[in-house]
Amino acid sequence: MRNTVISLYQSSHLASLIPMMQSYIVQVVQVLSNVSAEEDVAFSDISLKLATDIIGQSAFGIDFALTKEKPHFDLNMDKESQAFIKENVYSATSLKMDLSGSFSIILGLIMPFLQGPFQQVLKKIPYSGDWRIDKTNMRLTKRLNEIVSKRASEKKESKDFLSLILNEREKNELARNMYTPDYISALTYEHLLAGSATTAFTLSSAVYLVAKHPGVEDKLLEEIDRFPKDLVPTADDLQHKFPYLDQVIKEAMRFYPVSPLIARETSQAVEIGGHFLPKSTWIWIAPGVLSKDPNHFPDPHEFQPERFDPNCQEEKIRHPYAHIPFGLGPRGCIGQKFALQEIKLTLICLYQNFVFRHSPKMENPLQFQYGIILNFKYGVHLRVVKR
Ligand code: HEM
Repeated sequence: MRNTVISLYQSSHLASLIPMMQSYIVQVVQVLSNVSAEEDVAFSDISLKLATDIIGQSAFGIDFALTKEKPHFDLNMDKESQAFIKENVYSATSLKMDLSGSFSIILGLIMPFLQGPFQQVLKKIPYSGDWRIDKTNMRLTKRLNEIVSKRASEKKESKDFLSLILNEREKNELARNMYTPDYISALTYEHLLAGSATTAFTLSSAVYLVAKHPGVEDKLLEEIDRFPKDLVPTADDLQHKFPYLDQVIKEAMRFYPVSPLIARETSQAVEIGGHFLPKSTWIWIAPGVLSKDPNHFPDPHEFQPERFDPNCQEEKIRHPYAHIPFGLGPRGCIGQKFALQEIKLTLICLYQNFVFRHSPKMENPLQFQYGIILNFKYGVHLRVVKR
């Protein structure tokens, strides 16, 4: 699969996606412009709508049109969009890593070999955690399958994830055998989740953290204001003209890493740190533990973007694998550059127009739900101050 779609995530293609990304970001700015300074905005919901619209357009050639809505889930919001977003969020967050997960997931932590058989039984018991997860996943898969079937019948020539996969399937026997309808369905589902909830979480946590640190906000605004407001940054501008923004994003991802665990399986017996691991051992890497290690990040619980300044001694001597929010190696995140382009464009456009303050209703400290992807327990609620 990686080989089929890798060209989508290379710099030359990503640069061509800037106008599309910017068009959705401008819609968010318009929505936020209509919010009064005393009103709370569910910023984490808006980020998720934005990220879903962008992945919908770039991966599936579909306009979900979620960013056109008002910032809250309310009665005016079209029911289809509301259900779609809720299913998307539920799917991303229902795979829990702690004892609040479904019974089969908890069992999998203790006795992995029993997880599969038990899951098959539990998902048939109405209202059990496994039943709810299964039902939601089936509904979301059904919606995505409808999109896939429609696109397959249209035979549209466009450069997006789905077209590349469907075209590859047309081309040769081998790909036809590999890209079965079930496999395409699973890939589409994975792509939607991987590309929306992660980016949305990172955007929200960056804005939340900047609002909490006025010194960082001042420095960031100074950098962003040096760039003409009437121009859309090019890929080159994004790479070279916003070094402090880079540092803010890296530090936000260190502070709240969205992927709590990265999985690997040993392809042969190996010894790591004095531990002998036989072939086929599962290894779980925890980026969040690495990113709070004071040996790599002094004062790890302080939000200090400057620690990623290339001229800073801490950055110069840090182990290259101490900060791995996108994983690493040949199975590292395929969408890393895509996500960073989207996050940078969004933050630039937002801070050109607004600053944000925490809603008085927000809990302190921030509470999380620990799933396969980290999520906010109650969301990020902000007040929007026009600049
Ligand atoms: C801030 C945003 C994101 C973060 C933090 C993130 C993080 C990750 C991590 C940690 C992995 C596992 C890597 C490993 O095992 O070494 C991963 C895999 C993956 N990500 Fe992302 N991701 C983000 C955005 C995206 C986006 C926007 C897309 C799609 C456009 C995407 C698509 C994928 C896919 C398809 C994989 C599986 C790759 C494979 O197994 O070969 N991700 N991501």
